Amino acid sequence: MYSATCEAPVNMALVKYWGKRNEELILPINDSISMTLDANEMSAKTTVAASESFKQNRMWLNGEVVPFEDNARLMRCLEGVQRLALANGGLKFPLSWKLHIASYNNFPTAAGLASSAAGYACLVYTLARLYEIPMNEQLTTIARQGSGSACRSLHGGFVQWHRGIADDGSDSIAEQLVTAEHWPNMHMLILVVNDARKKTGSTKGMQSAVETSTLIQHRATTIVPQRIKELRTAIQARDFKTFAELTMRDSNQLHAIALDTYPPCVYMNEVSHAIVNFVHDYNESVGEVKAAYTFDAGPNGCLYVLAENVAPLLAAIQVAFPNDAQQSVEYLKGIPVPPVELKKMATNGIAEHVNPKNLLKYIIHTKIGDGPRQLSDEKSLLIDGLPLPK
Ligand SMILES: Nc1ncnc2c1ncn2[C@@H]1O[C@H](COP(=O)(O)OP(=O)(O)OP(=O)(O)O)[C@@H](O)[C@H]1O
Ligand SMILES: C[C@@](O)(CCOP(=O)(O)OP(=O)(O)O)CC(=O)O
Repeated sequence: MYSATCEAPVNMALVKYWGKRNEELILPINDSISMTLDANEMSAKTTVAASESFKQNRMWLNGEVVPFEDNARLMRCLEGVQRLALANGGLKFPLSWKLHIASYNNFPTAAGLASSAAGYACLVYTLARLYEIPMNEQLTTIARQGSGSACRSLHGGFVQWHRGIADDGSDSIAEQLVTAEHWPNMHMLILVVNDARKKTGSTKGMQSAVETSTLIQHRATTIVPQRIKELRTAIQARDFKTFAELTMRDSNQLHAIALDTYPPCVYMNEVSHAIVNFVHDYNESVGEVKAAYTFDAGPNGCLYVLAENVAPLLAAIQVAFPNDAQQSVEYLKGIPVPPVELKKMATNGIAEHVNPKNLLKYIIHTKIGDGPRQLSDEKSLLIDGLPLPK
């Protein structure tokens, strides 16, 4: 038996991917830019094993059996990597050997927290390790066919997914703009409003948008190209103010397009809007842009903030969004400061509006991170080809 185990990070888009020009190959109508998040806080971990004795391809996600052969996206990723392996030559074992795959996300799946991005990036990366294919841009075109945003999770730091113009998608690749070391103090607070499965997934939501929104083509052809240029410059210059404004505007535009879809797709809720108001009030009261929000296809707010501003921002959040659990480690995941210290921090006059209690489920603190990596065999999720007991 041969096997490989890897972990891959989540990424959070700053200029959003929303809309496809080819559903099957997952080719987008516009470029997007994301930041890869630290895999220590949120990641997918996958083991792929190949053996002559396996009767069929099998997969387990978070311990549950998931369909394999009739999952078109999964099969495309597998076939894509196997084609590359064949072209590379020197196979250790025949491609006809069946695979057992176990994957586990250490954060909620299908909740608008980009589990599909980490999941498919991890799958493709692990398959590549198993078949001994070095990291290359073609792998990003394969991960893209699992879930569009997954191609960006194959790199660390800030990443641009180029829409490409070729009909076969060969130039629709993800490119690393800068490594995580370029802006290491870029952190994020994720305000989780709801981590249940969402009503309209991204795939369906963006498909309806392309079919019915009268604004989406203007965004793709006119707004995004300019925004991408400006954001690249802001990232290069570590210009947080410009970075923040572009990010917030792009999130707002994604949700404007979701509302312009007919019938409308509503991803943000009242709590999300309370988060938006909080961030604008906060930036105004400190007299500087210190936080930027972005929302994917769900109600959870992701706030970009520099490391030195995390504690004061969090202290203000604790005041504006009071919570019965706000002293607990379950509520504050990965927070660098003890909650009592936050309590002591002066927040007088900052974002004075106090929301009703318990609007947030929990808060995750994370930061910019690197791309996928291979783990040692002891970290395998399979024993004798079967998942570890829960
Ligand atoms: N670790 C994984 N390995 C393989 N596939 C995964 C993994 N995690 C999630 N997926 C796939 O992604 C699907 C969830 O994708 P979906 O787009 O609905 O949610 P999300 O990625 O959490 O949210 P969003 O993309 O809007 O941020 C799962 O049902 C599963 O098919
Ligand atoms: C709102 C987004 O997170 C949309 C992500 O969409 P997916 O990559 O999940 O969609 P599919 O390609 O259909 O699988 C914005 C983004 O990540 O750029």
